[in-house]
Amino acid sequence: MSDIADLLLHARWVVPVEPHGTTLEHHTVAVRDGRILALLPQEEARRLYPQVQAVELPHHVLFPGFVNLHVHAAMALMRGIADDLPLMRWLQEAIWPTEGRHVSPAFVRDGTLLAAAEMLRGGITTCNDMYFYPEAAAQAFDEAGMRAVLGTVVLAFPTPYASDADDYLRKGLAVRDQWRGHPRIDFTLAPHAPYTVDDDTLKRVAALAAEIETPIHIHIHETVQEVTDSITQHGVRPLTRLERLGLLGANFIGVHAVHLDETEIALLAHHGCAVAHCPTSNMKLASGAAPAAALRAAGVTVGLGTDGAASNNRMDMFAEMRHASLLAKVTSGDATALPASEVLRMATLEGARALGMAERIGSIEPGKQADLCAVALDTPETRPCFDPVSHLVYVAGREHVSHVWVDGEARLDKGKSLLQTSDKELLRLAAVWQTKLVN
Ligand SMILES: CSC[C@H]1O[C@@H](n2cnc3c(O)ncnc32)[C@H](O)[C@@H]1O
Ligand SMILES: [Zn+2]
Repeated sequence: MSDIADLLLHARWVVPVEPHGTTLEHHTVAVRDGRILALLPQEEARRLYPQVQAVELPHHVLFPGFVNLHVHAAMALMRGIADDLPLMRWLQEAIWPTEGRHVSPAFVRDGTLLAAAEMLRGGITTCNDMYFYPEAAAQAFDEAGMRAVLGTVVLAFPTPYASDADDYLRKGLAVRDQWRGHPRIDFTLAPHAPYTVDDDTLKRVAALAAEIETPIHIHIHETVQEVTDSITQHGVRPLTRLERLGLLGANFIGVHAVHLDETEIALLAHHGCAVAHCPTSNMKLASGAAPAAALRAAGVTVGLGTDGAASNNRMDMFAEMRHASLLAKVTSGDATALPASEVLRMATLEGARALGMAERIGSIEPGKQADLCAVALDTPETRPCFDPVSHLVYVAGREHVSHVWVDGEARLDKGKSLLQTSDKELLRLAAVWQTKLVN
């Protein structure tokens, strides 16, 4: 990489996330060819690079873009369609029938465009998606200029997308082949959950993931019923079954992981697994509270996810950070549980680590992609500000996001969307699908 910057971001505060607990004042992030070239004091940057295009962020905190470790992006089109139900009633009575009637490549493309716009505006630069028709999702994320990791989904039952395990895997792997080498699109293997995928298929997923060196993205231990049903049907709890089938390893991302005993926390740590903690979805579906602080204490990588807009109903990492911290405090009775600096790390670098992408994204370090977010702290409700990290978690919301960059390219500038798809077009798409879904 040349040492001449092509973009300078001069910020009041920079929170690089690594080293942990650092907040720099009046620093500059220098960008070259979409990557972070240097993080240095502003005076020095202005002297070293006098002619370079610069963005002034005088009241802003600049930090790495969020990594949303679990989302079903296209479900943006089902936001609010089935509220106030527990997981299995929500899935069986509302969501799966609606998906069966409406999900198509067009649905996924349009829903993912809507979701990508929402996520980027809220400072999310990478997401780990799990949904049908990943080829349509890949097109939408590419069009939006967002970094995305797409699941090769597998279910034991047929859907309009695929007929059986072979079909799901064949279709997902073909899409992966088509997008191989794309700088912003990556793939996981995504068996939906232990209760929707049989043993033979799970074994195949484990072998395939090892062969093609891909993360495994799966919902686990979300509800008490999931655990008790597994004991009835398989004689063991889901995680024991997954361990026996060879799924647990450093490439394993277990989503939710709400109902875990101490042995299971140790098991996840032993295998180097990661967890996608989705506090808002878990609260809304009354699934419970995942032991996020205990998992972290045991050495498990814990990132944060929004889940889909039909169970949250936002894709908002500010809300996830705040809920993660507050939920950890209320469930432990310990106000020191999951402080602001830790949840910010979970929302950025830990998510990147779970995806095996910590060498590329998740912190502001030279050589990493310039995926960045700036939050303006110059409004009455954000003043005074003694600690910008505390403000990111306990005060600010996505309405305070002013700038977002992916690979050093602006996607949001002073609050204005620079996306290829206009807001007018996004609103039109949402209206078209709203009409279809109610008929
Ligand atoms: C195979 S595509 C993903 C599949 O998962 C469903 N889903 C959405 N949120 C959840 C959740 O919290 N737990 C389990 N399953 C969920 C989604 O509707 C798709 O059918
Ligand atoms: Zn989910």
